Amino acid sequence: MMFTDELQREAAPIIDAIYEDDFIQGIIKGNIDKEAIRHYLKADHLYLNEFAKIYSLLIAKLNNKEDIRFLLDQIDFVINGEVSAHYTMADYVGEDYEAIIAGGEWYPSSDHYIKHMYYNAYKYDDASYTICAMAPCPYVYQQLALKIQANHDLTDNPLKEWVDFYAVNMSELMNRLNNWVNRFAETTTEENRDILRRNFLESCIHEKRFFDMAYRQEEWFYV
Ligand SMILES: Cc1ncc(CN)c(N)n1
Repeated sequence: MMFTDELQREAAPIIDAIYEDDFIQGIIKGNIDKEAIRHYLKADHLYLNEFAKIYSLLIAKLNNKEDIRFLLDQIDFVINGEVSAHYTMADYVGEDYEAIIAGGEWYPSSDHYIKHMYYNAYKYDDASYTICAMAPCPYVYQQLALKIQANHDLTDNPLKEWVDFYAVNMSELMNRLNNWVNRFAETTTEENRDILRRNFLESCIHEKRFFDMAYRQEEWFYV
């Protein structure tokens, strides 16, 4: 079994728990509180900006032109492609997207997640540490979307396009991320493999907390 197969097996219960949580169940029912979606969009557009910037930090760690081109395409996807999933949610809220995201912040849970990725990008020379912290971003959403599609008919659900967006084939992205990590994992120490494993699983937990954050409309200051 490849190292990343082990990571994905260990992440399965976390993804199952996210699926059962209020945010995803609200998406499935098509009646999630619009304030939760507004909060999610305010946080997520900033998260995705940072995600793209962290990809750019990884470019500096790579030498192969093909790998660099691939990351440039991923930056384009995160900045220009994924916004269409956000537009589906803005339509659900019934407000202009730019008006919704104005005044967004790194709320406590998204702040923690973003800094987890930056920490790895700055601390370690090898890109694998950061990739393990980033890979749950595409992986968890894809797994959730596939599970939703397998269990539910979303015809007439106003958030169907959001689910469909993430259910698309991500095998090229996941294969490339997995290959980078597996190549490094094969030659490094058990101690380093533990850091990689923890990075991946912690980011799966960050994904869970990010949805909860939006559902509860988490803020820094409650007084
Ligand atoms: C927090 C988060 N994680 C993952 C995704 C899906 N790329 C996202 N848009 N936002």
